[in-house]
Amino acid sequence: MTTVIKNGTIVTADLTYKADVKIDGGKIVEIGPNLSGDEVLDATGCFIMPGGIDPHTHLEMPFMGTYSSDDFESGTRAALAGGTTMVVDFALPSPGQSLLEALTMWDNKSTRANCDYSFHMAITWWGEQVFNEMKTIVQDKGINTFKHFMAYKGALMVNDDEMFASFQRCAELGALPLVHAENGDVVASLSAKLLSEGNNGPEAHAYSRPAEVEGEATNRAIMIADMAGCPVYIVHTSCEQAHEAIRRARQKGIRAYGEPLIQHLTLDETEYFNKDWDHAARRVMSPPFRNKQHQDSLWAGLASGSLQVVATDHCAFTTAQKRFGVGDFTKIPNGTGGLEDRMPMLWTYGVNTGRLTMNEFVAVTSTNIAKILNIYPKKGAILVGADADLVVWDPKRSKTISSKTQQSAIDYNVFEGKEVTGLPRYTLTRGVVAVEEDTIKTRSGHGEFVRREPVTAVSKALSTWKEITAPRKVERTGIPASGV
Ligand SMILES: NC(=O)NCCC(=O)O
Ligand SMILES: [Zn+2]
Ligand SMILES: [Zn+2]
Repeated sequence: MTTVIKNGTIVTADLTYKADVKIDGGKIVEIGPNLSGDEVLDATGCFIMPGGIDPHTHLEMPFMGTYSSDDFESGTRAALAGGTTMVVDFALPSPGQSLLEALTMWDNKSTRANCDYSFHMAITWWGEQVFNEMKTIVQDKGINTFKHFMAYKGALMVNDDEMFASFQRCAELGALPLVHAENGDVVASLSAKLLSEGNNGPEAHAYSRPAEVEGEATNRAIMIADMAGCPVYIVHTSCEQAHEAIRRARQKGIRAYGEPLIQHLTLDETEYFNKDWDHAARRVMSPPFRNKQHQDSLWAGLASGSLQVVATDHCAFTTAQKRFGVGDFTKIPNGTGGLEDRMPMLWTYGVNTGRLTMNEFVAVTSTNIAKILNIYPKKGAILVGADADLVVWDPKRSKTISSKTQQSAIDYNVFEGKEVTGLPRYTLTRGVVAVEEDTIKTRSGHGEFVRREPVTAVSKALSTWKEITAPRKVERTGIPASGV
């Protein structure tokens, strides 16, 4: 059966034009005027865009003594409801655990996914086994990204020597390291001091993670990657200090990428000063929300290209779970939701305000990350042969965000009450209509794992340059006798 999307305007990362899109077998098979098919979807007044890709989610993640509450079913349903057609989650081995064993656990969780997905593998410890398994992960399992946490001391955190060793391995394998960049030692020390002074509420979470903590770690991660000869991707870039480190590195020709979250772009630190403990705790995440100056910096980075991707870090905990931290902010599970809201919020606060063009919107929600992860143009493109992961975007549809109508399993929404204008009329996952306005027709199990091959153009260029500029022994004749 063929499907044709008619009467719309195609918007990609670099083009805007009127054409119909024909789909067969889950792929785009034709783009042009006056196409016909068995099923017709009307896109009058709408933009046809590549479906969003969210490269940063934590679905059913074991963390801080509990599990994040959205699993692959509710999480990907939320994604599709908001126009996102692919998520990339993190397989997290416990310290000492085999990477392959962790991957099997995540494979089992993802069987109920409603849209396509992939995994990043986390490096939470270091040893010969990890070194060896990284090759299998890349070459056999189709995963070309490894995540490193510089924070969460005593749990997920890795030290500089471990990071350098892992980054060098990434360079050999054509893989991309991802980094959660916060100085975990300083955070641990500031947290202990705040608690000892009786500062135990959710606002102390923000005090314990000032922008300098992130800026220092971002710069360190980039320098370590440069020495290892690999590109680096900094997740949840939240402040000017971290953005500045990325910007400066890029100006020097270093391949560093930055990923602001929709939460950091649109919500600020005043949330933590709310008198309602639950309100503040629900917004506890790392890095914390910042002030308006930091937000302006992030928006400017997206427009100018020094930051490339907008993600969510969707890691949703219920109010009851957040209350584990009453009396001790370090026990509040870190994380917020956003999968359903990323695209409408970014359109509303980005495109509708003139901070982003429509093409920049597509670039930062889909195409740039597809290229970085080496899945373009299968994903992130409207081209013949690409997967028909598409969103028919109605720029006039509005709603007020509310936890009462959301797909996420949790009992609140950090964007509660925000008015958004710009919503999907249809979301298609590999050609199947999963969302038609307010009607959700998702199919659990429809989602497929997306393999990502190693050696992206960037990795190859960097390893070539590293080899050319590698230290070489100077061969000498007539070496004088030892002076002893
Ligand atoms: N970001 C956050 O607070 N929670 C999820 C885990 C992480 O990405 O650090
Ligand atoms: Zn993180
Ligand atoms: Zn995360």
